[in-house]
Amino acid sequence: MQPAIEVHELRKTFKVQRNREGLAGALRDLFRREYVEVTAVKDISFTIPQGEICGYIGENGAGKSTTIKMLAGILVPTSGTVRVAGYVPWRERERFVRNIGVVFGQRSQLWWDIGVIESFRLLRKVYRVPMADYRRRLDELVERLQLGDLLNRPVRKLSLGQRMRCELVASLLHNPSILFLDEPTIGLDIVVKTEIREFLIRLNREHGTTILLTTHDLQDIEALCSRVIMLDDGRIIYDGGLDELKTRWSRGREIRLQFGRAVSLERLAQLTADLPGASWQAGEDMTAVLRVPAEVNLSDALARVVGSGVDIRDIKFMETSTDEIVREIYKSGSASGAERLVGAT
Ligand SMILES: Nc1ncnc2c1ncn2[C@@H]1O[C@H](COP(=O)(O)OP(=O)(O)OP(=O)(O)O)[C@@H](O)[C@H]1O
Repeated sequence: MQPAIEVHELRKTFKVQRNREGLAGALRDLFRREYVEVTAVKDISFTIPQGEICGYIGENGAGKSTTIKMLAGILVPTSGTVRVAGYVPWRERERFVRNIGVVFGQRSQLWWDIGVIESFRLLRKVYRVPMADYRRRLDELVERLQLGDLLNRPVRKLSLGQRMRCELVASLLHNPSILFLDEPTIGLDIVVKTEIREFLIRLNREHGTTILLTTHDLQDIEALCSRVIMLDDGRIIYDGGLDELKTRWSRGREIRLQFGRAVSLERLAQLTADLPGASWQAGEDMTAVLRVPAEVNLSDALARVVGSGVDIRDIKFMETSTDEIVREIYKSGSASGAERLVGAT
């Protein structure tokens, strides 16, 4: 089976006009423009098999949208090769677009002033979807995303959540095998986010749709993606499973203990003195947090405390969230982190 997406040494450099300072600078700009080059994507390579949901994440300006635009055929790369559904996206445009769906959270593919259903009818013609297929597909999508009474409203009268659900329908009317989503849940409330995530999971399961999605919402990743590609300054700094990312980067696990009687930090530290990297921090109301590195067995650590006779009232295990892990990775510096992370798959 050919992969859904194959990217090899992909690079995109933009030429940006440099604005000189002050009035004199502006005048000089009028006569002789100066340009600087910005390389948004720096020779990245990855392969996504059919049917995978992959999260494409990174900080603002990391190069995510630029990559998606090249994969969708909207931008032509400076160098490197791309194959999506077996096509070179920017070359075989007309045939290619019938295989992909694209949703840019911040931009609409629907016509603003006409009823949603009119946009869908136009898109059917653009993608040359046979009428019977269109009807079947539309019915399924309208039911799944509960769009029934929105179809005749103009897009400008829809809430953001309603519009996003319509955008998804629009991108899927022609039954594409690959879906690109750029910030699909941005600005939505938690109820709509959950609905959209559930819809995407079902779409992937039932139709085998490959999904590549960029997001700043790590709960999207947790809910949807088995794989994460992380970008920093145009380079891939991690490509692998979400679980692996968590274990590798987790600063360890934490156990919060509440005691029935006061106990000194020194005493607690003595109990775990033989565990490398274990540390204690005092909390409020006779609580303390024990932090152990990932390589230390949690039950070993706990056994030392429980077996010591200190009066424990409550024990709570705390897991480091994906948000924290990603923040840690960025903080630790991409250059040094990169060597440790690349090649995780
Ligand atoms: N058309 C363009 N012309 C010039 N520079 C551009 C253009 N598009 C993007 N860039 C630059 O390329 C870099 C990467 O931008 P890109 O939009 O791909 O990042 P991103 O990861 O999608 O960020 P965000 O999360 O903010 O959307 C940025 O420095 C941006 O300013």
